[in-house]
Amino acid sequence: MTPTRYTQRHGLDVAEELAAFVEGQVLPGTGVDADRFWSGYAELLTGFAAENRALLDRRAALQDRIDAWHKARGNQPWDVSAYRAFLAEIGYLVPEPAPFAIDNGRIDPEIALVAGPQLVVPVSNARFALNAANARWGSLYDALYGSDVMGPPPAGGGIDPARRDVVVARAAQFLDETFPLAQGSHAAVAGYRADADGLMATLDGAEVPLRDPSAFVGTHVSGQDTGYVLRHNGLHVELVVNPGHPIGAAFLSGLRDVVLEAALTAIQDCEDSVAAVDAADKVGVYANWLGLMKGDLTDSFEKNGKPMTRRLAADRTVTRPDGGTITLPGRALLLVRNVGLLMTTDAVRLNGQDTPEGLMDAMVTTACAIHDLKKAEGPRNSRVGAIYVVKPKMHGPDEAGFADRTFAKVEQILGLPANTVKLGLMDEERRTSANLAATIHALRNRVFFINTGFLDRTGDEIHTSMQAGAFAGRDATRRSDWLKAYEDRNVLIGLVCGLRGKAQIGKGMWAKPDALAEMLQAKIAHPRSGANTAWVPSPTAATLHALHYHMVDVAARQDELAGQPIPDLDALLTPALMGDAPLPQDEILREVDNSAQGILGYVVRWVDQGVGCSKVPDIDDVPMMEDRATCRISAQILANWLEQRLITREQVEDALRRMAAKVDQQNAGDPNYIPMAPGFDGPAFEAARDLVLTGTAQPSGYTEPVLHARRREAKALRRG
Ligand SMILES: CC(=O)SCCNC(=O)CCNC(=O)[C@H](O)C(C)(C)COP(=O)(O)OP(=O)(O)OC[C@H]1O[C@@H](n2cnc3c(N)ncnc32)[C@H](O)[C@@H]1OP(=O)(O)O
Ligand SMILES: O=CC(=O)O
Ligand SMILES: [Mg+2]
Repeated sequence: MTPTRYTQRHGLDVAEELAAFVEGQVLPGTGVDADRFWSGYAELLTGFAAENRALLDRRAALQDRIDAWHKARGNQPWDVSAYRAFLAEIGYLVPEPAPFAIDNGRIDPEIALVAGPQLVVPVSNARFALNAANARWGSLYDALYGSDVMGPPPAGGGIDPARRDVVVARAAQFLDETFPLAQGSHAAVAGYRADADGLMATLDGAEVPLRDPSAFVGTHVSGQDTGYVLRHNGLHVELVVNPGHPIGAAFLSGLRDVVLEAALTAIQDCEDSVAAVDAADKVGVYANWLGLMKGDLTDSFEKNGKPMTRRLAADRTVTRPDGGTITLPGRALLLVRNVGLLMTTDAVRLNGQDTPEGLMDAMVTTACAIHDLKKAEGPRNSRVGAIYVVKPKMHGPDEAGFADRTFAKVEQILGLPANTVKLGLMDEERRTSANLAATIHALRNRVFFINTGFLDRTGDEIHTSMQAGAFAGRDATRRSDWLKAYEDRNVLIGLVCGLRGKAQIGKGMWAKPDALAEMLQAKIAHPRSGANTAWVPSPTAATLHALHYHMVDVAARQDELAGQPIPDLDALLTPALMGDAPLPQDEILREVDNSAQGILGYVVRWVDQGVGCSKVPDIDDVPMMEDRATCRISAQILANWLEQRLITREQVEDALRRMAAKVDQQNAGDPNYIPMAPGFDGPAFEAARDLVLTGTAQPSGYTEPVLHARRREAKALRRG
């Protein structure tokens, strides 16, 4: 790692590459000059850095009290009333606010009004980040053909006609369910045509309209394609007709694709899916976000042996039956996830000290987004002039209030109207879930979503109750009553706080990126639960998950749920301990191996290659999305079992070594891969060890301190 070289700005030591990036690329065109930016940044740090530190100290102090309480109770039976009283006494639980409704100003319809998938992507990867932005529209034919939904995915090569036919039949079934014809099936259509009276399908020599003709929006012509655009539950679907296309030519209708409006929103992630540990990494992350906000980001790479350049998709012009035109966005509405409160950065130093990374993200990502607000031509990200920042890992209302004031200050520094920055509240730490209404209240003028990040939330569940006993295993912990209470409370509290029609109530990630048939079965539960968005790991998953929002009318579902009693805190606060039914030893050891493999498979790419999100096979060889939150769970469950003497340190060390050898084999085809065996002494292996063996002592069980330190070490070694 190249040592950071600094330049002075208004009392700050700023890494040279960051200063050059901000002054050379971010600020020109924003109306904010460098003096204003850096003097404001210095004021922000002077005013907020100490409070940031104090909030972290408060987390630690509460955790100490909770640990001590559990230890003092020893083997007494679980007493939730006593526990609640104790949590209230120490200020972990705060009083409920008086009834209120959020008042978050102007919000884009993709968030406030239309229910649909939310894609998440590491913004550090320009190729993926552009793909995510363009995943607003996704080919249903491709998603069905290329995934496991219609049976094992194809090996590659040309089109298999038998598979093509089942894909086309499945898409026709979707059309029949969503846009039925007045009679007959889309599968039997011999041609589509639109005129002033709407869309007509030819069936058995006669012309048949849609059962609901108002679903037809208009026609979108592109090259040789004629697209008939329909709308249902606020989501658009395009029937793409082109009889000259190899697929279109195979069917009388000439239908060559059914394209769905898919990722309505996409989170460009600076947090748990990226590995950014120094000024150079952070500039890389910010540069991609800046390119997305300016609209000029491109990436050139080779795909299937051919060079290609990816750029942001254009909007779609649709001609209505009356001859008028409308524009449909070509890109997902982009949100940016900043980092949380925990980490400091040496990219900006004050009085010789590193400063909160979250404050740097707040300043820089907001400044980048001014380009979108000021855009005079070309598609804009937010059509209402908002900036959407997702704020992760906040613990309760005080931290949310801190975030609210931070962004108020950032707005003032950057000359933005108050509450231009809208905040997405990740409900992913236990103190937030337990005080959700109060936390939303603290953000009531800018909250645009409350999302259950159940992965971090599971990690925090284990860490908070580390001393209560042994948890019932990684998966069992996620199937427990606390989790149901958490998910249900999030929706119902969101509705009570007036999020309907103004903000998203969101659900978490589908973490098996290749198991999309299973996702299609399972993830309909999210819209059914009243959530108007839920996370998906890829554009293909977004296209398939979009089907669920045609099957469920979320607004109607929210109406049904409004007024239902909110599950009380008892279930939420009761940890899922093994208690009197310990797992058999062989299952314990299998889960130790599984967690060790997940940690190592993830960490080795993070530390040695700077890859923040990976597909890692689990012990059954099912590829899993691993990011810092899933890593937190695996590390915390092992730390908890060690702490509770369910397993020994020797067993952990043994599992780590055996699994490291296995992970080495799994990565044998990667020319950049550095094996962990047989030495087991490189920074990646050491990181995995640290995460488990020091897991109890890590703040809230977070993985960042260990990962950052070991990645910096790996970078330094490489330099040597
Ligand atoms: C708990 C949490 O915080 S969850 C939020 C954080 N997690 C995420 O953001 C997960 C995002 N997803 C990903 O990073 C990836 O999908 C992974 C790491 C899970 C799998 O990556 P890979 O193994 O490279 O995927 P795979 O080989 O199946 O697919 C790659 C293709 O899909 C695209 N793709 C995959 N995921 C995404 C995505 N999230 N956004 C956009 N495009 C994507 C790639 O661009 C690539 O297509 P291309 O060749 O046309 O560029
Ligand atoms: O950020 C999402 C989570 O599940 O954690
Ligand atoms: Mg998270």
